[in-house]
Amino acid sequence: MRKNILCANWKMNKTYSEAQDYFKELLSMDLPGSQVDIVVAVPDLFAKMALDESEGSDIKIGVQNAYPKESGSFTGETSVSALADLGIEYVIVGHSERREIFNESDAFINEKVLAVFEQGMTPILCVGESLEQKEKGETKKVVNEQIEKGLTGVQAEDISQLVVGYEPVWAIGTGKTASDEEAQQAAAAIREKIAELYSQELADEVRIQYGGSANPENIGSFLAQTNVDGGLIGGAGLEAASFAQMIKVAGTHD
Ligand SMILES: O=C(CO)COP(=O)(O)O
Repeated sequence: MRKNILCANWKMNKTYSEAQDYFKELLSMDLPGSQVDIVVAVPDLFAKMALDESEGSDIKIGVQNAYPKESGSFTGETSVSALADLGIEYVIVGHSERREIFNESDAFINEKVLAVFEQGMTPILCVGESLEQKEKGETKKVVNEQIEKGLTGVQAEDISQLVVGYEPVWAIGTGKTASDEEAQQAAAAIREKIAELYSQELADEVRIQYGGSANPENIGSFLAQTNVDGGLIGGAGLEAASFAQMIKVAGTHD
């Protein structure tokens, strides 16, 4: 049985003091931490504070990107090893905003997935089709390709730890969501692909989140899908109260 995993992706939002207030508010709430894994993916600048604030709680801290080298002349980047050393547990990799705005290729995303695993952290590998690809009926083909390229060289022993974020690009920040059935179909295609690359047994352990305009009202119907094991939450994760509501919903779905 897969435990739901809900991750708030703050993207490039909040000041330091707003970030502190968020953790204080979220931690003051009664959250079903034993039923759902809770992650907040913060900008790197807030990572240490977020770890300190959440220490001893059920909240795990993630970041939204990492550079796949231990150290070196990579001006402006943060290394996977520094993040792991700090205590970061999750790294979002291959978010569509990084694929589009920063031209990240599947090959570079694959390097990041490997580096994150190597440092003992968990990658949340994001995949998803554009509107044009959806309209051409290419969703399955696109996500399968992103999964295959993103996971090249990943050892079977690491695969059960993997988290996949299925985020249809057209649903991100638009107020439009995939239907429950579309999310279920895409997640099933992702799981089938992982089974083909590894084994059904390992694929059955991988958690697949839905992301794209998810909110407290609609998250329950995504989580009710057998192949959807959590959510990757943008806008609705920016307020502690709304994220907490979603965590409570996730805690009641298996
Ligand atoms: O990109 C997302 C999370 O990574 C989804 O963002 P929204 O929930 O704001 O659509």
